[in-house]
Amino acid sequence: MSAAVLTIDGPSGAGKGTVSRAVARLLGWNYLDSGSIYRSLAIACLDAELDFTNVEAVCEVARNMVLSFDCGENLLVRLNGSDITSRLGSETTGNAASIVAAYPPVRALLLQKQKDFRRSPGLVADGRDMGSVVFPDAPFKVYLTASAEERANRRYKQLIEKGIDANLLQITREIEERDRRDSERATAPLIVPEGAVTIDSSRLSIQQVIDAVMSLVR
Ligand SMILES: Nc1ncnc2c1ncn2[C@@H]1O[C@H](COP(=O)(O)OP(=O)(O)OP(=O)(O)O)[C@@H](O)[C@H]1O
Ligand SMILES: Nc1ccn([C@@H]2O[C@H](COP(=O)(O)O)[C@@H](O)[C@H]2O)c(=O)n1
Repeated sequence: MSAAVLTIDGPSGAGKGTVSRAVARLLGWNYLDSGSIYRSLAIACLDAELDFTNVEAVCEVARNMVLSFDCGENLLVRLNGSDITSRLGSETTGNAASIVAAYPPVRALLLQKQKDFRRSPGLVADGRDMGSVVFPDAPFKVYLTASAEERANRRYKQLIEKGIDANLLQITREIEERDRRDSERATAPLIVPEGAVTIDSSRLSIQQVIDAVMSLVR
């Protein structure tokens, strides 16, 4: 029998990563941050100075990249042997990831890599199509969302706390643009997966969201 899966899908900044990591720790399950796979591909393409509109060139990079993930307490990602962890979180990387993620052959190439994370005793998988495409048979599915304004505020605060200069208006525009791209693409768009429970975290604390998700699984 395959291991249990809890999928947490939703738009950028909804709190998926924060909540997924905490819930995986509480349950003692594995954790898949699927966005970091698309982000790693984006970094590989940026480093190769690829033309992002050249789908075949992007696929070639996806086919050849060697990724190693340690999704433990602190995420550690190696791309072709180099530690790229510190580069994963930037807005440039996130926006580039959403461009390459829109290409159907790219998604097909990265599908099995994500399925391979399903291991005993269970998996918490965070992304955009975890409950709809990658693990449609997951027994537990959450769609975690929040208003674009609240998500932009969170991202702004996160960058300022890291000492990174940020512009709230620009972040809001980028979040809205990413929402549009992720929701309107033809393949594996961001949707509320069938059977998912929707949680709007706009007015909930991180702990309240964790409790709500834990009560679903328990
Ligand atoms: N309920 C909440 N209330 C306040 N802040 C929150 C809440 N949930 C998450 N945050 C904060 O919002 C920021 C973004 O959260 P997180 O990175 O988990 O979002 P995400 O959905 O995984 O985003 P992405 O898809 O872009 O990776 C973090 O600084 C996190 O601490
Ligand atoms: N299952 C997924 C996960 C991510 N993406 C794309 O990657 C971008 C970055 O994801 P983050 O969760 O790390 O912000 C995201 O905007 C999506 O375009 C995806 O398509 N499917």
